[in-house]
Amino acid sequence: MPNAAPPQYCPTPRELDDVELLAIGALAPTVAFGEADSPVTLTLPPDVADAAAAAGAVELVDPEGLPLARVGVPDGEVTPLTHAQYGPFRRLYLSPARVRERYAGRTVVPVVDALTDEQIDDIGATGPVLLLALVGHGTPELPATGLIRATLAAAALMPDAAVVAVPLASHDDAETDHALGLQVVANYAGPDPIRAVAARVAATMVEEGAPPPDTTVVEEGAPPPDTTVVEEGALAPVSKPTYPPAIQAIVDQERPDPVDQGLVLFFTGLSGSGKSTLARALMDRILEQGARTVTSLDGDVVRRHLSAGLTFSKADRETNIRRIGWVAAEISRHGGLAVCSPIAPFDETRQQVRTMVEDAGGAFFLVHVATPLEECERRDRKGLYAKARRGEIPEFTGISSPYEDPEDADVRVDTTGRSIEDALDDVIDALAEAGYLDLRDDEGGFEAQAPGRLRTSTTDPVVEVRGAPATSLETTDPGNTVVEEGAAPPDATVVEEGALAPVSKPPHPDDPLGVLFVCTANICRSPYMELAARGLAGTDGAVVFSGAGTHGSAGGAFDAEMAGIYRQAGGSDGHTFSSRPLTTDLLRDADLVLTAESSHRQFILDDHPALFRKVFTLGQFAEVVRNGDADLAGRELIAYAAEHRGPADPELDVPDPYRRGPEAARTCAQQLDELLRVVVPALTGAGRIDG
Ligand SMILES: Nc1ncnc2c1ncn2[C@@H]1O[C@H](COP(=O)(O)OS(=O)(=O)O)[C@@H](OP(=O)(O)O)[C@H]1O
Ligand SMILES: Nc1ncnc2c1ncn2[C@@H]1O[C@H](COP(=O)(O)OP(=O)(O)O)[C@@H](O)[C@H]1O
Repeated sequence: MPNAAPPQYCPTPRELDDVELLAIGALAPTVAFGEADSPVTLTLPPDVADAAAAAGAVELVDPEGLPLARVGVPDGEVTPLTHAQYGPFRRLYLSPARVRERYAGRTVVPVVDALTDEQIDDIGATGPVLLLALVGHGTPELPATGLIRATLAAAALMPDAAVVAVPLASHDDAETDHALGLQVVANYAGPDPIRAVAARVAATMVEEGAPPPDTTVVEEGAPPPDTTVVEEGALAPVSKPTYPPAIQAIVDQERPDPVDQGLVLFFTGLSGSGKSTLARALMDRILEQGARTVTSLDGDVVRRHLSAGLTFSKADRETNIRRIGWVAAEISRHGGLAVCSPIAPFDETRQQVRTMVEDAGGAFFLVHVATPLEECERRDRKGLYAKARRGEIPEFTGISSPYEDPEDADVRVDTTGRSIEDALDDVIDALAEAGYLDLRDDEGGFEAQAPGRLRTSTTDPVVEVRGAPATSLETTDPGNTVVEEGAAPPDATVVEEGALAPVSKPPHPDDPLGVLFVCTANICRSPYMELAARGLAGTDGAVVFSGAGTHGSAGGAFDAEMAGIYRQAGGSDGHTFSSRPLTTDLLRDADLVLTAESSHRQFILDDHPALFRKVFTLGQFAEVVRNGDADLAGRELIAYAAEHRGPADPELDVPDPYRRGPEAARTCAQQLDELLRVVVPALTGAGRIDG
């Protein structure tokens, strides 16, 4: 004897539609889920099925948790609890009984697509009609609401037409849908005539699983005496439908050209395969073109925000990817463009994201960055593969956790031995061929610039790249990746400060220049840089030096080894030094951020890509100064460096001496001294030829 409370379960959208159809008697004689040979089924996950079997029922709820119906287990009988009350055009969703009461005597016309001029004329001439919009989840081109709006607009153009909506969703099989369509329409029509619309729509109906043309209705039983029999072929298939202006406007609005459709560009591949690099480069191109907004959902960045706290277990990876998919789908729902670049190792989860996006009306474009494991491991830019091989990172993709190659990728790119631009071209070509985005003739495309030859911005042509409005999770901005990878930015490209930079402050030319040195813990390298720079700048108050650590904690002392070297060289400060973590405020307030390693720079840019023009590695900035124009100083120099920097090559990094002994500390201090002797006088202006 069941006694437990029935479990609650939110079924699939198709099952939710079916439960409504069963509850209102639209599928009669089918009245329950799981009747013999019926496609109307309900699949419960095993744990829910067990609990439902114990309770003798399951309570179906809508996505917001509103209980809609109780379904007996195992008999599948449906007892309505509440009727769905919300949703656009709810008032038009009537039961067959209510329709019989209200609209008896009308010719029933199933509608599964926007009606054309010809169809409207034809149906309108029939006399009083009931347009039965079999909406389900819409057609591939029109969402459910669009189909209802188009049907209402058509009704308004007929002498006497009423509209009723029916939540008949496709069961993914044309024959099944055909049979269900007949069943539903017959229930609504009762003894009244049924009239199918033209062949063009009939063809769509078969594709979409809605009921077939009238010929099949005749098969279903003798039509009542007043049935209008439409001669098959009386309305020839319409190759180019024309719509009345009111419907055309709806169709245009609801069926955006692929170029205006919401789009999710999803890069998948192993760590180090080049997902982030290609994604960033692509976003740069999109922003330069300026036609669209773009939101980045990069794997690493998402894991610091949206998915903070998740592990790399299979379950957590799936959760991570579904979260990315959910956000991306919402972005695409509103016509936006999301660029995602997680590993996403599991095919099933990628498919789920595809479905989420497509259900939201967006297009899903899968890029498989198919760089082989050997190459990713050779690059090992984060040192993670080495750690994984040593067993220090469990469940590492490609080493101790699987990566399932996609079979549904829209384009596959192996970046081995190729330049980023070259690899990117494959993606750009595929996107253009698919009709979503044409970035091929982008005038803002990068031109390779001869390395080492620097020019001043005053003599160069200026291209303003304001960028399309970009949204966060991560906003991005042109230039960033290109520079990292060594390709030069376009000649004297000027990006408007602040247009895309959520944490930039407006320039105050009279303020002292704030230079922030960044390393990991703010106890070895950045304090040394800060103090040594102060020593080099002397009494020049025009530049203020400070420091912070990407993983710094507050209150740490200056490392003894580094402090010893600093004092040996005559340094007298640092006794009261106290470490601090890097914050958004510190970044915002700094005019220039100089990091010890490229990984620190990347850490900052991952969260604040728009700051790319003021965040450099110390070595990278020193290179610009060495190769640049000795006349420039201060903010001018920083602006110049933003336009003319080379890659943040790890070769230029100053490695961490922490706990590596006195020799490592000496080497580190020496390296920092050399770089600071180039950078500090240039910033203060002491290095000017005339100064
Ligand atoms: N165990 C393990 N396996 C794989 N990757 C690991 C792991 N631990 C940390 N990392 C770092 O996390 C980045 C991948 O995160 P993702 O969110 O993209 O992974 S997943 O899609 O959820 O599988 C990945 O970054 P990318 O190199 O950008 O891919 C790694 O830097
Ligand atoms: N053709 C190429 N396309 C993309 N990345 C490349 C290419 N050639 C070399 N690389 C390098 O490979 C690394 C890829 O790293 P990243 O883009 O962070 O990968 P992922 O996001 O997949 O972990 C970068 O250091 C990049 O410079």
